Amino acid sequence: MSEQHAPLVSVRDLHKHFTLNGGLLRKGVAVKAVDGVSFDIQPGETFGLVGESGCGKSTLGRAILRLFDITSGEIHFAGQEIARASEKQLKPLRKRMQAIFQDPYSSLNPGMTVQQLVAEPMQIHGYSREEQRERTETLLYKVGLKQEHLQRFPHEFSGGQRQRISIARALSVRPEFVLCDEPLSALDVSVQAQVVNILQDLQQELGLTYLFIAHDLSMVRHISTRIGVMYLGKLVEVAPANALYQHPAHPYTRALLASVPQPDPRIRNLEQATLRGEIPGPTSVLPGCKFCSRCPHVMPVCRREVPAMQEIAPGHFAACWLFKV
Ligand SMILES: Nc1ncnc2c1ncn2[C@@H]1O[C@H](COP(=O)(O)OP(=O)(O)OP(=O)(O)O)[C@@H](O)[C@H]1O
Repeated sequence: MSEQHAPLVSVRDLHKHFTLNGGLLRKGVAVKAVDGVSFDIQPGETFGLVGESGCGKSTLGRAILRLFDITSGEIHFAGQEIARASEKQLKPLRKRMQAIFQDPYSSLNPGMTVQQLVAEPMQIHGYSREEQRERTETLLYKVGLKQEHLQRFPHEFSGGQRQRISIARALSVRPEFVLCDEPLSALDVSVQAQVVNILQDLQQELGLTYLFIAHDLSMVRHISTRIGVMYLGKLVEVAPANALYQHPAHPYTRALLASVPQPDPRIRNLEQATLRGEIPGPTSVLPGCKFCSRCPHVMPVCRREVPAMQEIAPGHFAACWLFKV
């Protein structure tokens, strides 16, 4: 799935299963949050990752950052295999991979000032006091906050301002790769565009690479270079952003698009009925395509075998028996 450059992030057959401990009937049962995902992220691009709540987007993003141990598979970052790297081996890479999360209310320590919050990652990674001070001021300016905000605490800011603080904090240690895990979802629509503009401006200026997670396609449309659509732990379609909107291939992608408000009512009605039917639970071990219980095009093979990802047009991949050649 790679294009012209060596990818910055490369994931192969990644699995992250959580073993449930609670309840007699569920004890020892595995939730396959990420169930065999492979894709690349090119330097400088924004890879949008979408799918309904619970499909495994956050788990995939956090697995790439190695915020926990994975079950199996490979993760390469800047050419280095990190899937099995120890915390000591990961330390020099940590500052190159940062994250911005959905809820800046809970991800910012309420007892720290803005200055302390932005400087803390630099302190951990051994920046001098002078560098910390200078860089904190520069970053605050870049995200549209002022010198006078430095000594204030998170509760004194609006949601959008708090997300700006999170961005400054994430960028303080000069990362190359930033996981943006639903950074807009907790914000008012009017503020979302401002945060997107800041992220895009900083990407241009600093050559950043983003993995941008959102639960619906409308949010990632304008920011993404390519988009991956995830369903119950698997990627079902990956395509350049425009191609995904203009020629969605997988019935699940078509259904997701149909649920995005469209100016043209004929487009909205296209596959609206698709997202009926039972969603298999995250611990389901049924064979075949996981979407078959909701798919309007289901065929006998779909219930027996998992379809592999296929290139159906240049750079456009789908995992669906409809496109099997
Ligand atoms: N620590 C955990 N222990 C057990 N199950 C978990 C754990 N973390 C996530 N899961 C399960 O893994 C699946 C994927 O969750 P995940 O949060 O990655 O999905 P998501 O697509 O990011 O959803 P959302 O948009 O709601 O955040 C879900 O079924 C979830 O309940």
